[in-house]
Amino acid sequence: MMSKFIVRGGKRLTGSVKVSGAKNSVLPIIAASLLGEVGESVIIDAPPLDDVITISKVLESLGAGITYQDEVIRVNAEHITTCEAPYEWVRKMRASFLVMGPLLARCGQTRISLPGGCAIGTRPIDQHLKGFEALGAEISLGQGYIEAKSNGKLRGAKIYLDVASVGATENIMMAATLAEGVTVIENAAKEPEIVDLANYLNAMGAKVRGAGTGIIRIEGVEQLHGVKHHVIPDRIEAGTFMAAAAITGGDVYVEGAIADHLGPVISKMEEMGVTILPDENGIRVIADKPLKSVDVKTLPYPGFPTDMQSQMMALLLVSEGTSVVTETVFENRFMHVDEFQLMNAEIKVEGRSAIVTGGAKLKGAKVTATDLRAGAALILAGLVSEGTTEVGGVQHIDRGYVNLAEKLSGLGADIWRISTEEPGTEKASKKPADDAEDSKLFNVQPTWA
Ligand SMILES: CC(=O)N[C@H]1[C@@H](OP(=O)(O)OP(=O)(O)OC[C@H]2O[C@@H](n3ccc(=O)[nH]c3=O)[C@H](O)[C@@H]2O)O[C@H](CO)[C@@H](O)[C@@H]1O
Ligand SMILES: C=C(OP(=O)(O)O)C(=O)O
Repeated sequence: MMSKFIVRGGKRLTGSVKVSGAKNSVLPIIAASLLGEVGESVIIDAPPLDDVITISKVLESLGAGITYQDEVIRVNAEHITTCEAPYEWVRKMRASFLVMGPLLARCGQTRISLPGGCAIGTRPIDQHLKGFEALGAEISLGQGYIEAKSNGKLRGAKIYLDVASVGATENIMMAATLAEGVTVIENAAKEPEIVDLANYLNAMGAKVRGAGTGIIRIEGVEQLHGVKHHVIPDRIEAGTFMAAAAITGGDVYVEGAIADHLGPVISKMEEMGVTILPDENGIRVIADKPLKSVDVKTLPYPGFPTDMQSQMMALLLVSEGTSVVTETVFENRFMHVDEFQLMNAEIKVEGRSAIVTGGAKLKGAKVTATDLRAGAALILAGLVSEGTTEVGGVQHIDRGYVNLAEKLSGLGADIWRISTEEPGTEKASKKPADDAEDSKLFNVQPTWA
């Protein structure tokens, strides 16, 4: 069954919205649970996302016990039956590749399908493999699979990452927890999700120091055990709601947003003239004057996040003046530009930069989410477009946003979701905000729950 989001522009957003647990934390944390040889792990604030289902299916296929209820995931990895991760699930999502480090550490060998995922760039895995090799694994590639074998335990090593890759840092960190001796990762990624993963591993009995800085030191231990852990709030989902408030001239409290994780997003919005009031439970965003254009350049953390680039571009479409948006993290992350243009936006792409002429009078159109954040950005643009916007490619949005239409309509947006048997044949087209009973239809609940 296909779905679409329908957005009618023109509503000012007000009220409070709660941020879910971070997709990019929960995925490596679920993968890391494979390292728990004793006891069960309880992962709290796990968002009910399609990506979470996918990685859970990978764990299930490896023989681990995994259940989901009320945003709590329980993983029992005491008995793993295979160390091969199948194509069927890994191809669906790049983050499935994060089981490679834990499996290699736990089993001494692993075979895993090459990862799939959003088409935002070529996304090589050379840095992951370089790390595993440095830890003593032999890597071979063939027929869409990668095999890694270690002769006995992995051995601690110094690894310099050529790019501060989030996934490579996580994969190597997980593999190193059970290695003999000390591993040092240099030029490590510093994202808050790396810190969350390190905290989880340490609670399991690992010895990881320095996460959140460019140098991470991991002293290998004999065994890890299951623990209880709360996932951090999703800074990108939070940033998306902040952008929704800003673009609609709204006043929204983003509950659970951690200002410390959103430094560059807050600074850029302030530069645009948005008032940002963080407190210990969230961030209030007030937009009471026209937005001013700003230049934005994506960078690894603590720079401006690439996962907020398209949402920021949506704001710049309607800001006063011209902006330059430069994408330095992924080489193909401007696919939303063509879709924005269908909505009457004025943007010119030159290499890694997009020049946005602000002040566009956006018009509703039929557009397609080409990746997860592009989808969110199109919805943001739809919120201020004249007429109705239909956003297809909803499967991308479901990977990373929990009940997006519901959360936005809770703030007063005119947005709902429809299911269609075939493109063009709408079936259920009531607005979720119309009554509480209907809203249940729009819950993205894992089918395996
Ligand atoms: C599940 C998850 O956490 N996904 C996030 C993670 O993805 P992911 O972990 O895949 O992103 P990376 O940090 O690895 O990628 C950053 C850059 O490094 C390059 N690279 C990466 C690995 C490698 O072995 N070789 C290499 O050249 C990539 O092609 C890319 O240009 O970080 C990205 C950058 O913040 C975010 O956009 C994603 O939302
Ligand atoms: C690119 C993203 O995710 P992934 O790495 O899982 O494709 C994202 O969250 O925007």
